[in-house]
Amino acid sequence: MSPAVADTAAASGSRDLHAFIAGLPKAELHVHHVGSASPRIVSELAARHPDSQVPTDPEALADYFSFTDFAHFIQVYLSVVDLIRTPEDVRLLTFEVARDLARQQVRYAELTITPYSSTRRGVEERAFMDAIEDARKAAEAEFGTVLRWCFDIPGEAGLVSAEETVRLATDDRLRPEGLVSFGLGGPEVGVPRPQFKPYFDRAIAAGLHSVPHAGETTGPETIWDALNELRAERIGHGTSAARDPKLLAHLAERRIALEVCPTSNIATRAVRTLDEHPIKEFVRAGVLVTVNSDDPPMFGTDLNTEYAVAARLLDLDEQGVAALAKNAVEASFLDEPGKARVNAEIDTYTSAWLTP
Ligand SMILES: Nc1ncnc2c1ncn2[C@@H]1O[C@H](CCC(=O)c2cccc(C(=O)O)c2)[C@@H](O)[C@H]1O
Ligand SMILES: [Zn+2]
Repeated sequence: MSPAVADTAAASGSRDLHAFIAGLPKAELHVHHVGSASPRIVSELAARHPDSQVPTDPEALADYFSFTDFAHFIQVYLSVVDLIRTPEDVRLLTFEVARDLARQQVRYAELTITPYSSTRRGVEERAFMDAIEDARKAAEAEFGTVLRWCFDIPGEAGLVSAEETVRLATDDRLRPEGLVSFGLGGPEVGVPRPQFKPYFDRAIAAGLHSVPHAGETTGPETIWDALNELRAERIGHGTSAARDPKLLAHLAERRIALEVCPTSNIATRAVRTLDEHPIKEFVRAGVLVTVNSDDPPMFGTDLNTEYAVAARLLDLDEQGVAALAKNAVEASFLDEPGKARVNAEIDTYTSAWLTP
């Protein structure tokens, strides 16, 4: 733990949970590459590409990032994807996302990247991989934050995108060193999960972990499909699991983590209000709950805010919040020494904070 953080923890007389969360070492498992582009980065990229409809002014951008429904969110998301046109854009975005994570004391993050969306827009695939790997290594050297990649299929783009994504994820000449998992994003309505089984089988055979989105905008049957057909080890969102007690019991018994993103669910209208969010049901059922930000700047949030939201909804004190952080470490694909390291940082920070 850096001296500055130790000072904050030890010196602070404040019992303010927000201050505790701000300094707490964390791991993040469900956060998107392009979706994490800060207003500063997006406006800088928009200025480079005047033909884009994305506002260059951060104020206007905040309005631009308000969504009427999930389909509208995807439309806005893709307009930002269109700004990422060169390997330098990719590198800049990736390094700046790592800086923002490090600022929140994120020690480890699994960043979801959709390579198909960039390569089909003309970013050369080898240069794309070099750009993200270069940024990953620079970020680890400069911030100490360990990044790993999840490559996900943009499901609505169909089996062509699935084939391209699994090729990029399993071709030894292309596959980046930091790649640990394989996912499935985009709209769920009209995009049944079973069709992607052959692609997940190939990814799993290549040693990647399966982490599809499911149950974000559709019912529990999508989550069952993700488990049974795609062999999911974690579920992105899993919001509708609360409607199926058998599914909750299954997730709890198999210790299959849910990557819960509270504010995302409100912003995309998947859940009406935070007080109606099913995170409490998940905890009550004994499910392994992790807290994540999904696309933080687009949803006007960040990881620390999501921890504060979870603490309020679950009525947690510092120990409870620290336990949430350790859930993410447990559910991560970090190696055992890495997990032990982050858990030790969480314990040291928490006991320093609680020692009068
Ligand atoms: N909360 C979320 N829930 C689900 N996904 C989320 C969430 N946040 C971010 N994403 C990302 O949104 C993208 C969606 C991309 C997409 O739908 C699409 C459709 C048609 C063509 C193309 C293309 O590129 O040609 C792309 C995915 O990459 C996914 O990783
Ligand atoms: Zn997501």
